[in-house]
Amino acid sequence: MKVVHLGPKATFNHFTVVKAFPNEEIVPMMTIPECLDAVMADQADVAVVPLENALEGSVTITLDYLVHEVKLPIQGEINTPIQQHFMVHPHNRDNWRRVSCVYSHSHAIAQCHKFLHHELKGVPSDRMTSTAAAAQFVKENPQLNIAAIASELAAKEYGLDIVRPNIHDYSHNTTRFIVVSKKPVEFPETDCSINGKKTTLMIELPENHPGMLHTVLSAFAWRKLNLSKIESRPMKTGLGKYFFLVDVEMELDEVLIPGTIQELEALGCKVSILGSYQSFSIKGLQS
Ligand SMILES: O=C(O)C(=O)C[C@]1(C(=O)O)C=C[C@@H](O)C=C1
Repeated sequence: MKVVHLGPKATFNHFTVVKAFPNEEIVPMMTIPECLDAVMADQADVAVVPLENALEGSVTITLDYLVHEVKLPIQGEINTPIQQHFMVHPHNRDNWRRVSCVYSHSHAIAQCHKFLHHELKGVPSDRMTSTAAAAQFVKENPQLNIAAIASELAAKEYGLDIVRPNIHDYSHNTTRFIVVSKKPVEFPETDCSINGKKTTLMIELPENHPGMLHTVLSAFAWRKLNLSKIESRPMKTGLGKYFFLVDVEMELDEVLIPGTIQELEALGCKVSILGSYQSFSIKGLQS
């Protein structure tokens, strides 16, 4: 099985794939859309991409690309603990407080806002395609006094020195990665722990119905269906037009979820199932 992920080597995404699919062919891609396109075009069997971070929220490119560009079902999710470190080229180790720019993935920069604000006030940060791409860039430019925010694995892989470990704003930093594939995916026995099952629904509301969101939520509430997430995203068809993504904490069954969908459709909503899947968590930390 060929599994693609946001690369290069030593992203959090790469670490997640190695933990979840240790015996498969693992191939890095430059961007999240490239990962999803590869599965769509049958150049890969599975893509594992980030969907949501506990500190910074949704990875909107993943969400939007799945809804608007490719129709690929979610076959699983993996929650990975995230520890962000501040690293420089060994040449610049003693000079790190005078770096001219900090590079990382936009989500990683946002997860370390307090550190950047308090300790490197006025130093610009610039986004890269991933944390590991930032680490690689710092390694390739020892003549520049610049830094990367990335994982311990990335520091090892690209020969950088961690000068400030654990700079993420809150300790419970976790990213939720989704596993998408045209076919059901078998998860091998690994050291990932098994959480519950989930079903993700996309709901478009009919226009101009006062109280419609309340009515939609009550279809879940009276069936006692637990929701772990609700998020609105623009339809991209005009200002004020949104769809809702809802995570239900149970597997797609034959009664409760189909009954909810029927009720919502009778109210004029459009509902699609983005996936019904097992959730896993990676137990070990990175080193
Ligand atoms: O850049 C990486 O290392 C990634 O795996 C991507 C990503 C993300 O898209 O949110 C994943 C986990 C971290 O939250 C930071 C970045």
